Amino acid sequence: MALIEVEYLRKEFKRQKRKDGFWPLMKSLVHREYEIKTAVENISFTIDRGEVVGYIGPNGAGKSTTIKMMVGILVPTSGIVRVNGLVPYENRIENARRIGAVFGQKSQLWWDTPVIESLRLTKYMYDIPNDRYERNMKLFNDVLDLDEFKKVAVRSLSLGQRMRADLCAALLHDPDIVYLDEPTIGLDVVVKERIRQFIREINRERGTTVILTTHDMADIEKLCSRVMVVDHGKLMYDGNLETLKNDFGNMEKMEVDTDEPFAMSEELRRMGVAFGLTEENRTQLTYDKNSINSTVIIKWIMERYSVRDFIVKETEIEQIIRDLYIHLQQQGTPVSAREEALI
Ligand SMILES: Nc1ncnc2c1ncn2[C@@H]1O[C@H](COP(=O)(O)OP(=O)(O)OP(=O)(O)O)[C@@H](O)[C@H]1O
Repeated sequence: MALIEVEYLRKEFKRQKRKDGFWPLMKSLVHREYEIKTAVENISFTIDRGEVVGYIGPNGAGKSTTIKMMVGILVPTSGIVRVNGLVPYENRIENARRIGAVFGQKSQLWWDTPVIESLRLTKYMYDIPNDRYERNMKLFNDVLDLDEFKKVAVRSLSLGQRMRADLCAALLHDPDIVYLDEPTIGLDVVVKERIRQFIREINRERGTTVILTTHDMADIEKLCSRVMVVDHGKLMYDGNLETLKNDFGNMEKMEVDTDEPFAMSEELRRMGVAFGLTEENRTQLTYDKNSINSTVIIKWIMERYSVRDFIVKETEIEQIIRDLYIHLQQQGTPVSAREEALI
């Protein structure tokens, strides 16, 4: 049985209609008008134990709303969420014992309390046995380096320190599942890498299932084997990262250093090669790797030029996701890698 089951999940918010202009605004203060915003629209999927899933999409797509329903903070308008066999919003305490959650924008820790005291309170709340607490604290300290700031009040921590403390608190009780809502937002590259390493380790060592929302595509590339993309509340893509790369990462770039300036030829253009930036004798060529092989291009060039160096670059994940978002905006239809999940 899947660890997480979501069927036709829907969440509507009732919100006050916004009015532009002074008089319409004044009128709306007296006669309030409301509209329904569908944040999540009939989403269905399942997640198995031990998966690391990237749940991504543009701003306002419905990611946090879905996560909040899985955590049990929000009650769905309709549909089913079952986590570990429990309906989260009906079994909030039992569900909370089995999950951990980090919301990058908001700390779960006690604001005025030193980190170590906050962690001891977490131990008390979850009734974590001493030996497990000590073992986890040692392990987490090794990767997250908590000693550096454990006596500092949470309110005085830097963003990166706060995130490390939040991650530790979310995982102290050995949850089966951890929900990470933008865990690397605003962090420098070193802290990001440390947090990714930590997530990888808890997934590998303990088989913890990880559901991650992020706008940083390096998080997806470095952590997730499966990607789900939501847009306007709908699940538009659900598949593994490799399939996504194959479907949307077909444009390849080659950079060639030649002794003499390179002139783009009609023949190359006809082969489907586009001519990019040139820096002195360095030339960038772009082509669809499904239509033409890089060896054909390099052979063509070497027959005509003296080549000093060349590299072939795969499309970066950022570009792949950008292309996918553009496709979704233009087509508005799900891109199916797991047909059965996209209803
Ligand atoms: N409590 C609420 N009341 C009214 N509307 C809401 C509420 N929470 C979210 N929304 C609306 O639901 C939609 C989805 O919001 P959500 O926060 O789930 O998006 P998101 O994908 O997490 O976005 P982001 O990447 O910007 O964090 C948005 O249009 C948002 O304005």
